[in-house]
Amino acid sequence: MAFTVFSAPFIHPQLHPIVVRMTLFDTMLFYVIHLVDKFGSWHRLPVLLGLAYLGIRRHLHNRYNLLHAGGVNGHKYDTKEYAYRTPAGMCNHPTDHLIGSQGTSFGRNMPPTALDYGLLDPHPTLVASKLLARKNFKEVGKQFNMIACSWIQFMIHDWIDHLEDTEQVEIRAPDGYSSGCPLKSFKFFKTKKFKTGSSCAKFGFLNTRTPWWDGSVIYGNNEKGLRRVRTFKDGKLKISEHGLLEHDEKGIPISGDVRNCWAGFSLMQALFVKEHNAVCDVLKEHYPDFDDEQLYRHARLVTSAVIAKIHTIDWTVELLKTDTLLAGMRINWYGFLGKKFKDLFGNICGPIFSGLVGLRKPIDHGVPYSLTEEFVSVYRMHTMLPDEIVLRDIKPTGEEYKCPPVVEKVPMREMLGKEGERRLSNIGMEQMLVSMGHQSCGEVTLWNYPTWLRNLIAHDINGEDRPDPVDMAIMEVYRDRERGVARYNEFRRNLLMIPISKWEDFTDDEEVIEALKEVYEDDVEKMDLIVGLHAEKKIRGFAISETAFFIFLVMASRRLEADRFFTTNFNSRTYTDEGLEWVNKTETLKDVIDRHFPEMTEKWMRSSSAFSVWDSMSDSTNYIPLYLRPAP
Ligand code: HEM
Repeated sequence: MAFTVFSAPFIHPQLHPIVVRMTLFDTMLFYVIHLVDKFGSWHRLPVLLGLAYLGIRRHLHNRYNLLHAGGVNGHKYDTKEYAYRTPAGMCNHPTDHLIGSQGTSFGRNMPPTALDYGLLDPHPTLVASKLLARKNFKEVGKQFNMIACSWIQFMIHDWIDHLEDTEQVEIRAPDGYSSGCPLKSFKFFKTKKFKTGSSCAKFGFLNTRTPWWDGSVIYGNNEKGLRRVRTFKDGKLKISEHGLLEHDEKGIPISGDVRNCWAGFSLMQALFVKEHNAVCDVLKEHYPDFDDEQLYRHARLVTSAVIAKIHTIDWTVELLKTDTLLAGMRINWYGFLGKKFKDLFGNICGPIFSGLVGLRKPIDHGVPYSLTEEFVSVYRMHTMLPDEIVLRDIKPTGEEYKCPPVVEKVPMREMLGKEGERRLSNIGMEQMLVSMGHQSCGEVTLWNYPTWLRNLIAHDINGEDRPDPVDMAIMEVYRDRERGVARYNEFRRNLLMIPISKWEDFTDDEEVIEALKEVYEDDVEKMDLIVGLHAEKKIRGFAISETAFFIFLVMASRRLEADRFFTTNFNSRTYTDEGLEWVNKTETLKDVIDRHFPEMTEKWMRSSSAFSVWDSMSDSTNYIPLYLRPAP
């Protein structure tokens, strides 16, 4: 039953018509979160109430913010025959073999923009130079380090990449603005567009990667990619004798995704190749009858689950460092009743009490699984990248921890592509890990877009340098517009958030307001999404905006609950007893590092998580049980 809320007195007048389509029950739930939003207070609530708010929000987003953008017409298949992750992501959805496979369409969290601003309104050059370009590098502080920054690129390359068109666009800086731009003009390929035949979105775009959390960043996206990385012996993947990625005759790394790689990203790939190979060793020891293929398939399941788990209960917890999110992320994996209960009884109480992992059936909320355009846009976080990598001396200095001294600062440019690979092989994995562990990454904020990314030789899909440079800051503004992603205020309305009506609603920073007015005048609707996400005042403990977080809230859960290998098939029959045990006993990235470098964290890491700066003190013990913690 639809319920009209036009006359509801305390609803913000500009809220999106999504609310008009809601059932009576959902409308009541919406009133609850809207009221809390009016006081700007969900993150100030005690943990249990904060969780209730997020639970309601996620429920509403699952119902009203998942849109299928067309395509996918696979057939039924026997799931028992496919108890493993296939090369191109096929045969994961229980009844349609194509859903989530390579080359399927991005979905949407909301309809394409209904506003008709032009692609060049205001000129992306102006947006980039007045609002994004880095003035002085701003660090995020001790919360997040360069391993965390490399990690998220490692994940992005597991999940998403848009198929390009063969036609190019040229962007030219208009007269008067060129002084703020390293490139006066540059060309790049359009995103390939197709007609969807869907009423939700008339056009759509294709994902060249498999959107499942399947480790494709190390295994590749199809049969050809997989053959490139496998040794075909004991299930293992190729890795050099120094523990770094191998390279082909052109110097391009041999890995699942080699596009726009740099030393930090390549290091994450190598670490998880080592992890995969270590899983193969254990499986071979326990199951001597397994052949190469069986070892490979089981080790891939285990390694992908380890990656997903670290992202859920380690990386995200550091990104959104509050008690409520610590509880929320652990509930996603283990459920409200916690790890001990789940270890003893399994997932017997459903998603809330026993977690999303191990559910009896995958849940897609009636919308075929894909990642979405809006998900891509909120992950535009290139501001995390610094100008240089600070290398540290890791020669032992004694028993007591001492912050390792700086030996060299290497410009990021020299850490990219083939040159970066050469650099990394001289540095070695251990020094690079410890160095990145000790370096903060950049803050996701205005005026922090790396200058070196504004004159970048990007890679093609094979990891080869493109002939001409691009300005990434300008391109990112253009990309969101080209793909019809809503601008910031419309985006908030569609996400059931309170939109802004004047610049002062948004920030009290005079300098920001002045720059926004210079670019968008008084039209708050025109503000680009990337600008709003970077300018928004952050919740204490959050390294990203609240608006971006609400997309994560729905999509992070979806990546787990829609996947057969995290639900129906997350069991010892599919993973083996040893495999499942491996996933269950790995909780953090520190556990993985300890496995491969037994002395490293003992010697060099004081922080609680491998994703926060290693010389920071570990989190202090809080004796109040997590769920009973009061308002912060
Ligand atoms: C040295 C490091 C990096 C380089 C050289 C790099 C370069 C690039 C390039 C060239 C693109 C394609 C742009 C386009 O054609 O639209 C891209 C896309 C993207 N990058 Fe990065 N990137 C790096 C690190 C990161 C990091 C740390 C993040 C953090 C979240 C990130 C997130 C993204 C996202 C979300 C996209 C959009 C993908 C899509 O359109 O499908 N990148 N990057």
